[in-house]
Amino acid sequence: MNYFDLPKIDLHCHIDGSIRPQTIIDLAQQQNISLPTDNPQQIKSHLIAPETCTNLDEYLQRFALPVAVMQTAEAIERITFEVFEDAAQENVKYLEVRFGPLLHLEQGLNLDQIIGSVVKGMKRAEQQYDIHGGIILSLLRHMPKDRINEVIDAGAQYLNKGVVAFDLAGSELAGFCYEFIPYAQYALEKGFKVTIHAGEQGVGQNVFDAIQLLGAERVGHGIHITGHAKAYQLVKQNHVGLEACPSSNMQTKAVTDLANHPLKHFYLDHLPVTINTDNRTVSNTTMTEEVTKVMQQFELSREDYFKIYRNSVESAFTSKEVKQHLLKFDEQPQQIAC
Ligand SMILES: O=c1[nH]cnc2c1ncn2[C@H]1C[C@H](O)[C@@H](CO)O1
Ligand SMILES: [Zn+2]
Repeated sequence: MNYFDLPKIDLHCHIDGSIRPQTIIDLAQQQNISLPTDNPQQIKSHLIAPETCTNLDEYLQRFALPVAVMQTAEAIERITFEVFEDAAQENVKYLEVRFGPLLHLEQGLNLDQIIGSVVKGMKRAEQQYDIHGGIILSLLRHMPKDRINEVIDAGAQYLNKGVVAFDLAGSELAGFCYEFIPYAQYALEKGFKVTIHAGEQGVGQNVFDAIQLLGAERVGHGIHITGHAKAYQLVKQNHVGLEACPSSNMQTKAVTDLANHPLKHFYLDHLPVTINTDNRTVSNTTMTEEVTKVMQQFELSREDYFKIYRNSVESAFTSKEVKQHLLKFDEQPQQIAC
């Protein structure tokens, strides 16, 4: 099977975690930021979460360097464009990127400039390549909450112009959803869709809460609904899109190995599971690699692949027109159900 040629959809991809190593070097030079090395290969190994990574918190340490060079409008626009370019060049037809606007305020940019730069980078790539996209604003759970509504207000100006959804990311503690109810509510009122990183580090109840308390239509990872019957049932009943990110899940030890990833079980039980990268650089991966790994490990056929592709189309935070366009790449076209 030619995995590279398959049309692909990535619904879970962090911009900062997908930066090209050479771009870090270029931007660090331009911005007088000192790097541990100027060798792209060494920078790359510095960015990739190591085999010895034991959990999500260690994985998250890899983001300091990318975030350090993402403090100017030009840098943010360039990096966004390049993430879309890299994806388009491996036949990703639709890409939803996410990033934390509050991480890019260090050199004086305001939230409008930050979000606007991501929109600009994505639009430039959409004009140049056969790819469509959407932008998800991630709020980091460990950061102060006093500016979350400002992020939502700034992002709301870009709804229908690129921005599509609200997300919570970062370290995952049991019961985190309660503190974020008013913010998710505010985002929903403004017209944002909601996806939440939950059930990545052992807590199935967080998935239940993300859906019930925060209005999540999709969940980032969601691995730990296995072993939590109530969360599993709610995902199934509400048809909540599960954004599986196999390589990342192995690095953060959310699963011990690919064979133990619940993705195949979810698929066989008709949960709307999707395949995604999470972080192209930090997880040292591409959509082609994620799809290859999953299809080989679980012995999935082309037909299986396109069922998962259709899950991604259905779960995508995009217009009916774009969904119809994406279904044109489907080898077993079906009536659009969204
Ligand atoms: O898989 C993840 N889980 C939780 N948080 C994550 C993951 N990947 C990246 N992040 C965080 C670190 C980034 O700096 C932030 C915004 O992209 O989101
Ligand atoms: Zn993520």
